[in-house]
Amino acid sequence: MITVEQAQAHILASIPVLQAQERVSVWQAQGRILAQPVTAPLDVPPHRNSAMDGYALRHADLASATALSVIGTAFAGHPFAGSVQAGECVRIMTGAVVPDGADSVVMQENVQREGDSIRIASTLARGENVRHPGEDMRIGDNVLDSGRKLNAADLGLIASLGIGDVTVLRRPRIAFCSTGDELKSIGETLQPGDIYDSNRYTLYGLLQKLDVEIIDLGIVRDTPTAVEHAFTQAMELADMLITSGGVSVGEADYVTTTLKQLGQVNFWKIAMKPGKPLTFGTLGNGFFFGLPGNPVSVMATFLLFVRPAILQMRGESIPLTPEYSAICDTPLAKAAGRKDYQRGICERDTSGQWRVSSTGGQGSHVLRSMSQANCFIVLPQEWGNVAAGTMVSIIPFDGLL
Ligand SMILES: Nc1nc2c(c(=O)[nH]1)N[C@H]1C(S)=C(S)[C@@H](COP(=O)(O)OP(=O)(O)OC[C@H]3O[C@@H](n4cnc5c(N)ncnc54)[C@H](O)[C@@H]3O)O[C@H]1N2
Ligand code: MOO
Repeated sequence: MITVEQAQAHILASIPVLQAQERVSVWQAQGRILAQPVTAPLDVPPHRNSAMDGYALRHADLASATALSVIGTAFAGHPFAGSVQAGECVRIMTGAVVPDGADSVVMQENVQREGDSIRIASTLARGENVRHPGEDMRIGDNVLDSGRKLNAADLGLIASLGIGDVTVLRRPRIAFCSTGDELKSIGETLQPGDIYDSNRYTLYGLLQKLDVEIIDLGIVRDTPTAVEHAFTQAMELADMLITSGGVSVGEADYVTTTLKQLGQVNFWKIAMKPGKPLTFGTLGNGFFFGLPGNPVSVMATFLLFVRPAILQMRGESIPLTPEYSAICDTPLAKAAGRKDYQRGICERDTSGQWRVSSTGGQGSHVLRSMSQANCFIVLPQEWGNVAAGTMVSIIPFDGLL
């Protein structure tokens, strides 16, 4: 058995960033990775404009003139056509073009208006409240580099340049299925020995968080032919296949044997609990993860190995989730030999210190423990039982599930 760290290092060393590119509308670009840089085709703002509602004037006039006559109005989108001469000003709104001749804007709160003239009741610096072309971005600027993960601010930035679509990396295509003769779909009646398939729903939710193309291959029966068929479909359609179940040593566990025939097994079995029989390999031009069937094992192995692999594939730079130190408030049962990912409930106390307690029973079939938990409690391979008060590591689930 290899360690969790060895498995993670092996996976990240094996998985390349997908190079395929596509054009998408800015509306669809949130969270996508830029494949071509964005260069400014124009200045933003494109024109000199006012930062305030007020009056555009010539600063030199303030030394001599006691009153300035208002000769017109400039609205945003409706510039004033003329120019401002000595002793004149223009009523101006925020965002409107500052008219020729004017060099400063006084805000209206600092002005006394009497008919068609104004008196200025405060001091004003030359150039005050005037925003210049290109203050935000200059024509020709390299505004966003390729490799950048686009966020909401970036979408607005791109739109402000008048650019409607961008070149991004194609999203990974991820196929997934559940394997097992005991599995029934929702709506079917359970016969003795049957259970409802839950892993596909869990995996679907986890994949949705990663912004990938999801290909559901359904429930696959425990026969070599059915498993082979699913693998062949995945090779045609997807960059990665994720299965759950059938990777242990049982007589109906065909997943690893099929992978050996159609692809390659890179490793099988990790010294972790839950998730020991995780299988990783290659399949055609893509990758394969065989997750153990137990519902908690599915989630643990997905979060620790599949998620980082997909993040790396889609071009993200920090695929692994951070761990934090926490005081463990409950005793934990543990056997030495495997690294444990127990389910915990964590919070920060008033001093900012993380504290964590166990959700209780830790069987890898108890999916409710994952639903109740908000973190994994990470216990090193060599540790035995943990006394209350021990410092442990935690991985909060924020944003992961
Ligand atoms: N003799 C040994 N037996 C087992 C070992 C071992 O080392 N030696 N390892 C155990 C561990 S650890 C795990 S984890 C499981 C994993 O086994 P499989 O990956 O082959 O999974 P299955 O046997 O197919 O299923 C395990 C368990 O999970 C339930 N299951 C499966 N699929 C689903 C699904 N889609 N939705 C809900 N529940 C599912 C299944 O009914 C089983 O109860 O092997 C141990 N055995
Ligand atoms: O490793 Mo298994 O996942 O304990 O249940």
